[in-house]
Amino acid sequence: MNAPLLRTRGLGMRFGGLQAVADLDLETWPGEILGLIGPNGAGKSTTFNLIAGAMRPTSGVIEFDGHAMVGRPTHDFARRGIMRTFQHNKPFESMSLADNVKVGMHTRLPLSLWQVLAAAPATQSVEAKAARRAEELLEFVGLGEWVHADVGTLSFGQGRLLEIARALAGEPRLILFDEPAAGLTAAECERLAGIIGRIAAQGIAVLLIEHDMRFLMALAHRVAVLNFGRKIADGTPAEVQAHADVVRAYLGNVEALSNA
Ligand SMILES: Nc1ncnc2c1ncn2[C@@H]1O[C@H](COP(=O)(O)OP(=O)(O)OP(=O)(O)O)[C@@H](O)[C@H]1O
Repeated sequence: MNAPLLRTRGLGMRFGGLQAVADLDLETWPGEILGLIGPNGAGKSTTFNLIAGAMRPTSGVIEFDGHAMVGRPTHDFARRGIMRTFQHNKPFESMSLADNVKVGMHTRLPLSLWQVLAAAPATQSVEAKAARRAEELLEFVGLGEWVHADVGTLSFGQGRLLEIARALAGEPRLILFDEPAAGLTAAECERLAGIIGRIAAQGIAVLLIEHDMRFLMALAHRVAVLNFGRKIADGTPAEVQAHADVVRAYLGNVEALSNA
């Protein structure tokens, strides 16, 4: 098999006396959907923060496309193609959908400040391209009809789709979804699953935290399970659901695992 796109080795994060993530080895490949599950407080969000470069680990290694990432500034993680979506989307309310998506391109636009200020010809062609790309991405997530609408007019579920279009605007190679199905209707969840599947089919690696087990188990190619910061299982959805340590970790909340 080819080298993984993302590889962590011995990744650890300590908050004072609390070891939130411990000795974590994770790998993801292009086009793969890797689910990350675990009981509350298991360390999933902290793992995302480390991989997105929002927090610096207290131990271990993160390699992305062969580059050592620990210690680099957060924007370097985005520039190399690690993007994330958040549980609570924060769009720019008074801007159109297209402009919101264009903001997501800022890590990629090859413009210097003076070009923008001088409205040089180069700026206009880059602008036109950015506008076309924003439309494409909005169509991809099913918001093609609302390209010029104000974000304030969107429903909650549509806001979630806009957040995905914005993340895609940064041309991710790895995209981190933090509970993308939370608060969505069944129909919206189905649409979202289709979108995430198509993102992976383009060769983008997907890392997915999701409490909705049915959603996650149907979508993930592989699932890693955390408990008290440590990985206790890593395998296909069927393998992890049958894993004795996983069942034990979810004791008291067995229905959360068995509703998959
Ligand atoms: N900034 C922080 N400072 C101190 N402790 C933290 C911090 N962030 C997380 N923790 C602690 O680290 C542990 C792991 O938290 P984390 O949010 O990563 O878990 P999680 O698996 O995402 O949980 P949930 O499913 O409830 O969102 C928890 O005990 C949490 O209280």
